[in-house]
Parts: sequence; structure tokens; C-alpha cells
Amino acid sequence: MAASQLPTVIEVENLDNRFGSHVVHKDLDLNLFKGEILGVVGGSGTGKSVLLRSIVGLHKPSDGRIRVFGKDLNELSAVERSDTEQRFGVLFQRGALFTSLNLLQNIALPLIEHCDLSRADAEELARMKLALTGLPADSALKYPSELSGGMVKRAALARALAMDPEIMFLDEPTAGLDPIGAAAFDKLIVTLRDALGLTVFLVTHDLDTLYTTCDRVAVLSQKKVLVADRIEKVAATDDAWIQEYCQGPRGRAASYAFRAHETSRLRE
Ligand SMILES: Nc1ncnc2c1ncn2[C@@H]1O[C@H](COP(=O)(O)OP(=O)(O)OP(=O)(O)O)[C@@H](O)[C@H]1O
Repeated sequence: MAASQLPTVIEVENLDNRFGSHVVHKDLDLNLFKGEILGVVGGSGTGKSVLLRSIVGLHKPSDGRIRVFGKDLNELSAVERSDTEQRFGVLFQRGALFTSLNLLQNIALPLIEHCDLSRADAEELARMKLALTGLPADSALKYPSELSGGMVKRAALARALAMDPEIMFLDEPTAGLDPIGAAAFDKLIVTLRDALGLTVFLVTHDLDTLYTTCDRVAVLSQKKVLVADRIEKVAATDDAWIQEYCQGPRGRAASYAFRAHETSRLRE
């Protein structure tokens, strides 16, 4: 089914974001559809993180409207806002696990804080989340400093999943991972989306991720979303940044690898 035929879970309309005289977004529109993985790309400083932060309520936009699950964020009471935010899982660029807590304690923390669970119940659930993200059971008692970069990302993802979110926001989740680790993480995101019915808003620079993982790709350029469509359509868009990004050596390699993979999959 085309993404646009699915229910809309987030609608961003005429969004403006300014910092002093620096205009980051002007009349930005974007929809996120239930169950899709939307990749958000754009040059450095085009406002991908500011957009993510505006939607999850960490940044108050200068103007415009953001509707989440059909409700305007500006019109929510504090309680409604908190309820809405609990339907979000967020994985920030730097993972942000507490270094003084082991993985189990890190993942159990939001459950103890927000769900009033006993420590034993929260840790039981935390073990399940760890397993969901492909981490071995014996990693539960390890501290973040004892883990590889890929494992830290998975643990941070497990924590973001702790409260069974409906929408997962990921800010450059594969940054800093080697290509094999990045590909495995991409696969995990698709598996979790399929298994849990998640909707995913994924900020990335990784062209392989766009081809292998995203149902649609939104390009931020000229202070707005220039295009939001399937990657093949985006790559054909007549825009200097998009052409340089998608048709440069890395973009061509990602497109070629994807097409080769699809061809062999269809032959099987
Ligand atoms: N709190 C803030 N105060 C002032 N300027 C800010 C603030 N947050 C973001 N900006 C500016 O807004 C612009 C967009 O920032 P943002 O981090 O969203 O970019 P980005 O597209 O995510 O970039 P990158 O790909 O490099 O991570 C940047 O110029 C940044 O300096």
C-alpha cells in the first residue's frame, strides 16, 4: 500500500523555526504515515535535528502547527502532552546511556520512573527489550564502557523501546558504526517495525539506509521539505543538492548495491 494511503500519525504544517535572525525552517510541511519508515536527509545545518526536536516537544517552534495522533501539540494540556510523549521513543545521536548504570538498570529506569513498576518487574521487561534488539543475555550486567559502539546503539534502542512506543525517532543511529554494523542495525529497525508495528522517523546521512530501510525519504533543503517520496523518485528530483548527494559516487554505489540485491532476491 502506498504510504499516503495509511493513516497520518504526524502532520507538520507551515512550520517556522528561527534562532535570532537565523531562519532554519520556513513554511515546512511534512506528514508521517502509520507504520512507515521515513528517512529525513539534508545538508548539514538544514534543521533535521531541530525538526525532530520540534515534533517530540523538546523545542518550541517559532510558528506553525504540529498535529500528533490528530491533536495539535499547542493545544494539549500538560497531562495530555506527557501522555503523548510516552507514545514516542527517541534515540539521540550520542546514545545517551547513563555510564554509571549497567544495561539492565539503564533500560529499567524509564519503566520504574513512568510505569510505577517494581524493580524486579522493570528488570524482567528490560531483559526482554535487550533480547529484542539482538543483545546477548550476558550483556545485561555490563556497563556502557564495556561495549562496542554497535552494542551501545542497540542498548540505547532497547531503552527507547522500554515504554512500548508507537513512533520511534532515531537521530543518525548508524553514525560511527562500521558498514557491517550499520547494515545490521538497519535490518534491526525494519525487523522491529514489522514485528511491533512501529512508525519510524529516521534522521540519517547514510545512503545505504535510505535504499535498504526507508519507505519514503524527505529531503530538507531551502528551509523546507523539498520532496518526500520513494528514494527512486527523490533521486530523480531536479535539485543541485539532491543530484550531488544521490548521483555522486556514494549515491550511485548505494543505488547499484540495492538494485543488485533486489535482482538476486527476485531470482530466488
Ligand atoms: N538551540 C539553538 N540555538 C541556536 N541555533 C541553533 C540551536 N539549535 C540548532 N541551531 C541551529 O539550527 C541549524 C540547524 O541545526 P540542526 O542541528 O537541526 O541541523 P542538522 O540538519 O541536524 O545538522 P547535522 O546534519 O550537521 O546534524 C544549525 O545552524 C544550528 O546551528
